[in-house]
Amino acid sequence: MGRRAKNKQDVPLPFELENKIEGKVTKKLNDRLKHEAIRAHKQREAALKQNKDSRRMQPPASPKDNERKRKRNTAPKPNKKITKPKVESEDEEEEDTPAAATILDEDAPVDGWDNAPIVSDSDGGIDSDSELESDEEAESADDNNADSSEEEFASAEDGSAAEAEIASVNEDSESDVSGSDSGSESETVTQKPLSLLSDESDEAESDDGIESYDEFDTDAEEDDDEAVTFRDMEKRSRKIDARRQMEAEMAELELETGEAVVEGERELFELPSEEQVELEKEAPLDLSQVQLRIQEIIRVLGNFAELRDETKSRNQYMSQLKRDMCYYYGYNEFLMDKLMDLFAVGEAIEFFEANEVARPVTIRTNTLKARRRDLAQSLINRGVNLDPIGKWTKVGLTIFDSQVPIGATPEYMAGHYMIQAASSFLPVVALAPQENEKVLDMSAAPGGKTTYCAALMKNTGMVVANDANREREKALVANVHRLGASNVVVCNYDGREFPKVMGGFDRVLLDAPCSGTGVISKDASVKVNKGPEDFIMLTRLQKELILSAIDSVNADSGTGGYIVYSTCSVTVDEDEAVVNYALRKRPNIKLVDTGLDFGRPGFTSFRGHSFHSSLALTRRFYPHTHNMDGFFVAKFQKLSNKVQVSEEQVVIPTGSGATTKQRKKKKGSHH
Ligand SMILES: C[S@@+](CC[C@H](N)C(=O)[O-])C[C@H]1O[C@@H](n2cnc3c(N)ncnc32)[C@H](O)[C@@H]1O
Repeated sequence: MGRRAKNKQDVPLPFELENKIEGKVTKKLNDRLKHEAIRAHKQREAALKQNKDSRRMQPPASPKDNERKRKRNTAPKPNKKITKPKVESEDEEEEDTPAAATILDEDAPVDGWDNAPIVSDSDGGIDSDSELESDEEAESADDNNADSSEEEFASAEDGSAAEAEIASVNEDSESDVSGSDSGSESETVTQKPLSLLSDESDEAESDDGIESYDEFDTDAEEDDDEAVTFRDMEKRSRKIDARRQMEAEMAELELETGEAVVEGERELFELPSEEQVELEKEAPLDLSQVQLRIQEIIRVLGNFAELRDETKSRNQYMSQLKRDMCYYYGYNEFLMDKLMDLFAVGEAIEFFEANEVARPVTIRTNTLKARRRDLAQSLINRGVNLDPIGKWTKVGLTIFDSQVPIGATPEYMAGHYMIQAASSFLPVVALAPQENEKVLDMSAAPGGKTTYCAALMKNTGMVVANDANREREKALVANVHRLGASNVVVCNYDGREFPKVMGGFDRVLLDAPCSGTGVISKDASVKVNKGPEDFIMLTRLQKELILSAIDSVNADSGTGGYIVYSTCSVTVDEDEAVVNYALRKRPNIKLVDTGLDFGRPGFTSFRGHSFHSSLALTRRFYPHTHNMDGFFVAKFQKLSNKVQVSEEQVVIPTGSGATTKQRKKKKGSHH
């Protein structure tokens, strides 16, 4: 029974290919630009020809008419000289030197780093080719456990819990943006933009009969690694035809335009006037026009010196680009600004495009009850098409398609797996809880990470699974039962009350409530729901929670003393800025390696602000580079249970389980 992916694009990317593929995506965009240029050129030629014939019969246009036409003519005019866009950083011209380094102030406004240069980070790639067979060795360590826990599973199952769980299947994935209960998830974003990069629909014939012109580069190269089959032979041949046709068109265009034309009468792309921008607010353009304008602006930004309109600044191009991107992808301006700041322009498009595409469905084998190999075989027998997620996880499977609902198979009911986003494995892998430890999952519902911890700990020790939201805890309890996680204690406190409630943990996971900018493909309402107030409120909560998490850990733990902070958001305010704040407030901690050998290093500087250099140890994950939800992971080690409190320089113990009252007493006795 085959278990290969039908569509390789859906497989989480092998990490060694990250850089390569990033380049390819940019190339795809370039190809599309070229293609659009060809098409536009042909249309212009045809229009010119038609004009020549009709002009004789028409009265000349008045200057007023011309002006009106100029204003309405918002569709971009591609430059006849086709150049490969090389996107430069946004503020390159205006701000060559980065602003002076400053440590982020906790009280500074969350978006108070405007006008600073964009800092792009480098990529960290690893290999990730995967085969089901390859995990056998690694899994053998779990074999005894899986075998022995089989007995347990019959008794652990709670019918009603399983039923409740089926209803909450979707909650299992890392789609929570409501941690703060601020997201109005009912709002939906109706606008569905066309793709600026290639997508499935591009496989279909385009207007001018060129099929998949922006697809073949990537696919052909990837396909070359695989044996040619009858099934894909036809596809390959269509791609070769399309490539030839495009090359012919390119040659034709070069012949037609020639050097003289390029230099002599280059057509400039014109930004819309202020008046026109106002007009467009009343009567928006259609998406295809906006799409073309985005492409044109990117092209100009990529070769600014040559292609710019000299009366316009880079900022003016950027402003129009952001306006168009907001409209095209359906984001509010605040969020668009925040997200665009993370990337160079070309990559920002890749990020926004990736948010329009659903991530692959992934499941985590519950090693308390099953082995991945056996689970895979059972699901394959039910008509599920699956593959291992990648080499970095021995328990994950990607589901490509299934003849049965994946949240209602007998294996699911029996708790052999959790439907869980691949990104949601990462903080637990980083936390690496050990057998017999005392672990706190500070914001745990619906329990994907709690139950993974329990599995890694082989149901020994104790996992305290806390969440402030009682409703969400129903799903947490159901999952704990279904998966047979018998070492889990569920509680319902505001995480900020720890360590008053309980302290002295060996490890603490804070999978913080966040804005959800990493999971926009699952919850598009984030695009319009999140504004400045949400960020102020969320980052304050995150900062308070992270201090509580740190104070709840026992630095003297024989095996642990670690804290993992994670979010499913990619904004620096919620990630590096929170971690940097914790480092400042708690000098008794340091960042350590996450143990995740892929993902991009966190920012050590961002738009003119500097963070502690160890922020490079944190990891960022993006939908467009890792084909998983956007995610952030940081791991701290607590070095001492003593912390110096502000100017008073009073040393108090934290983390050893002492309550606030006890601590106050100890404070008096100067321990
Ligand atoms: C990202 S979700 C957690 C997902 C969970 N770790 C999992 O893997 O299934 C964030 C959680 O934080 C909870 N939360 C929000 N504010 C909280 C607070 N002050 N204390 C504790 N939990 C809180 C929310 O109810 C939400 O369940």
